[in-house]
Amino acid sequence: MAESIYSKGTKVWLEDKEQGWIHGEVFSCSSSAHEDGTLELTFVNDREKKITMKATLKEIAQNTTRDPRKNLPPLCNAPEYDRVDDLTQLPHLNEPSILHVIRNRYATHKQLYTYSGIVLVAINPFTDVPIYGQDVIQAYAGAAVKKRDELDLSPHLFTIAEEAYRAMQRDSQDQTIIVSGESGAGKTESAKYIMRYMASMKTDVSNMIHEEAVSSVTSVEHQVLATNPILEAFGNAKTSKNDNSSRFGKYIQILFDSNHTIIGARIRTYLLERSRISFQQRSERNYHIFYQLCQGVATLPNSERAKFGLDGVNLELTDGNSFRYLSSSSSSFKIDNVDDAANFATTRQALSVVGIDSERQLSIFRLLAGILHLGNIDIQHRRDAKDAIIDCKSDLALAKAMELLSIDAERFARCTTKKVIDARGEKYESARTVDQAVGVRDGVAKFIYNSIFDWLVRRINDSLGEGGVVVEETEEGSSEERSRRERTFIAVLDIYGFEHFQMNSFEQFCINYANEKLQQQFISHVFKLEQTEYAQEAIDWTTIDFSDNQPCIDLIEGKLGILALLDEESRLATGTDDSFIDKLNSQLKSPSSQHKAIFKDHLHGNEAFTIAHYAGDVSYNVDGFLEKNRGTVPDEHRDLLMGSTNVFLREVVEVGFNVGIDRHAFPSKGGSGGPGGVISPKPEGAAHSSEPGKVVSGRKPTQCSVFKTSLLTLTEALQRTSLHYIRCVKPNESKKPWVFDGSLVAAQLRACGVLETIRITSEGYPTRWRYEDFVQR
Ligand SMILES: Nc1ncnc2c1ncn2[C@@H]1O[C@H](COP(=O)(O)OP(=O)(O)OP(=O)(O)O)[C@@H](O)[C@H]1O
Repeated sequence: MAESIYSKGTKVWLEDKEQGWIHGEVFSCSSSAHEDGTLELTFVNDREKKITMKATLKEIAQNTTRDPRKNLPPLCNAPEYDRVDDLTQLPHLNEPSILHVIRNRYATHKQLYTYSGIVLVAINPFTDVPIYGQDVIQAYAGAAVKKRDELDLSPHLFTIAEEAYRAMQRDSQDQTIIVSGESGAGKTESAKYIMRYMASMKTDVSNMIHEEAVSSVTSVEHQVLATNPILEAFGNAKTSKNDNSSRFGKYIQILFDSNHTIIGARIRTYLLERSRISFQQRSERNYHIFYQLCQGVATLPNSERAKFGLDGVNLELTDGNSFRYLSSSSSSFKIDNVDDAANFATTRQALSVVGIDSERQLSIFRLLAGILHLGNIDIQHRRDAKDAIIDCKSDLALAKAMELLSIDAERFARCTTKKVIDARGEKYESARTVDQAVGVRDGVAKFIYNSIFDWLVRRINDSLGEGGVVVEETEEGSSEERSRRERTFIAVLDIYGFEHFQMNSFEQFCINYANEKLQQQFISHVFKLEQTEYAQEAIDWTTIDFSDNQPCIDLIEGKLGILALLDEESRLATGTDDSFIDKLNSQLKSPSSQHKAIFKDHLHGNEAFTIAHYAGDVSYNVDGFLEKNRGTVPDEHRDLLMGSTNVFLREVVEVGFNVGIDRHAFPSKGGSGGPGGVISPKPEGAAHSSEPGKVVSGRKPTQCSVFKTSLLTLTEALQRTSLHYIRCVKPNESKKPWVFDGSLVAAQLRACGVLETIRITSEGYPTRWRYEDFVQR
C-alpha cells in the first residue's frame, strides 16, 4: 500500500520556509511496518535536505484528505500538467500542485485565468494586457457552443460570459456571474469587461476600425455601460489597498428581450460605506466625486460656479479653506495617473447618457457642495461648560451649507447642539456635548450622501430597467411593452470578499456575514454538482462531509443572534456600544449557549468580540457599532430636511428615508419587488406605509436589518438563476505585475472557497484520469 503511494523516486511537495513548497522525492521507504504499525519514509528536497517521517498505512492512505501542512508530503504531478487549463484535470489535487500550476501560468506564461471546475480563478495582472479587445471578444463570441475542453482558446472572463449567454439562450433561464475576491483583486475590472462583452458581442467588427466599432454599439448598450462611471464616481474611493476601491456591493442585471438583445439594466446596491464621508484613514480619500467636483468646477457655467462656494478652492492641506471632509487623511489629494477634472467630464457625460440632464446634475452638485460645507461648520464648547455651540452669526460654512441645502441656519444649529427629550408627554431641550453635536452634523452629511447614492441608483433603474429607455422611448415602445418583451437577464454580482484587517468594525462584520451566506450557497452548489457527476458516471458514492457554516450564520442572524441583539440595543435610547457587548457576552457565551464554539473569547479586553468564520477567526471592535447601525438622523433633522425649500433635496432624502421600505429600492422584473420578481420582505422593524413613496414614521429600519433583508432577497434570487463563479486573486501586496506571492494567493484561495471545493473533490474521488491517460498507464 505505502509503496503504491510513496515508492523510491516518487515526486512530492515539501514545505519550505522561504517558498512555501518546494519539490522533493521519496529517498527511501521501509518495506515492512515497525512493531507500532508505522512505516518509515525518508524524503529529500531540492536543497538536498533529508526529512524522515513515520506513519501508519491508514495515515498514508489519508494523506491527500487532510491539511497537507500537517501531514505527509502531497504528491507532485508530472511536468506535462504544469500548465493545465483546468485544475480539476490534475491527477493529484492538492494545495501545492494547484499553486504551482497557477504560478506557472501567471508568472511564467502571463496567463491570468485558470479554471478550477466551475470556478474561473483570475489573477490580477496589475498592468494592461491586450486580451480584451473587440477581436478577442469576437473570437470568444459563439465559441462556447463547443465544450470548454474542445476550445483552442485559453480560459478567459469571456468564456464565462459566453457560457452564461449561451445558457440563457438555450434554457431561457436567468444567469448570475458571481465575481468575488478581496479588495484590489480585480472584481470591478472583471465585471466591467463582462458587461462590455455583453454589450458588444453581437457586433461583428472584423472589418471595422476601432471608432466605428465603438459607435456601432447601440444607445441602450451605451446606457448600460454608462452606469459604470457613475457608480465609480459616487461609490468608489482611494483606499490603502486600491486606488479605485468600490465601497459598496452591486448586483447588475443586464436585461435581454426574446431575441437575446440587450434592452436595459437593473442595479441593486449593498451597504455603501458611510463612515468615509466624514473620515478617511491615512493615505485614503473620500469618494471620487468630491475631488472631481472641486477640480472640475471650473468647467461649470459661470453663472453656477460661484453658487457652490467652491470656486478657486485650493485643495492643498495648508490652505485654511480646505474641507474637513477631504483632509482627514492628511494625504495628497492626487492619485497617480488620475485626472479628476477629466473624470468629472466623464461622469457628467455618463449622467446625461442615463437621462439625468444638466439641470439635475447641478442640483446634485449643489448638494455635494452642501455636504462639504456642512463638514466645515465649527462646533465649539460653550465657555465654562461642556455644551456644544455653533456661532450662527460668524460661521460662514454654516451659512453656505444651509444656503445650498435651503434650510434655516439657526434651526439647524439649534437642533444640532440641543436635543429634544420627551418625558411623559412633556418636551424639553437638553444640551449635546461637542462630540455628540459633531456626530449629529456628520450623521446628516452621511445621510444626505447615502440618499444621493440611492437616488442615483433608483434613477438609473427607472430609466434603464423599469421606466423605459429615456432616449428611445418612442422607438422602443412604452415601458409596459418593454417589460413584456423582457425575457431573461444575465447578472453580475460584484461583491466584497471576506475581510480581515487589524481593526475590524461594523462594515467588516456585515461584509463577512454576506460572505458566509454566499459561501454556503457556493459550497452546496459545488457539492450538488459533484454528486451529480458521480451519478452520471454511475460511480458508487457515500455522502461526502463538507464544512457546513450554518452554525456561524445562526450565530449572526438567528433569533437571539448578534443582529437581533444589535437591533435591540440600537433601539434603546440608553443603548451604547458597551451595553451591546455586555449583552452579547451574557447571551452568547453562557455555558449553555449553542454558539460557544463560534462566538469566541476575545483576548484583548471587553471592547471586541470574535467570530470563527469559515475563512478564519475575526475580532470585531464594537466601537461605533450602534451609531453605524442606526444610520439615520434625529427626528428634528429629518423634519428639517423634509421641510427644506430645496425640492430636489426633499426628493433625494425621501428616497433615503424609505430605503428598505420602498419597493423602488429593490426594483425587479415586473417592478414588484426583489430581483426575479419576488416581493422583498420588509426589513424587521420597518414601519408600514400604505402610500408608496411616503416617508413613514415609527420604527426606522436599522442598517443591519436592511442589509439582512437584502441579503435574503439576493440569495433567493441567486437560487433562481444559474450560477457562474469568478474568483479574483491579488498576486502580491505591492501591486507589481507578474509577481506571485504563493502564501498570499493560498490564503485568498482558501478564503474564497476554492481550496474547500478541492477538498470536497478530494474527499470524494480525488484522482481523475482521462480515459486515454488511464489506458496508457
Ligand atoms: N484585468 C485587468 N487588467 C489590468 N489591470 C487590472 C485588471 N484587473 C484589475 N486590474 C488593476 O487592479 C486594480 C484594482 O482592480 P479592481 O478595482 O477591479 O479591484 P476590486 O477587486 O474591485 O477591488 P475593491 O474591492 O477594492 O473594489 C485596477 O484599478 C487595475 O489597476
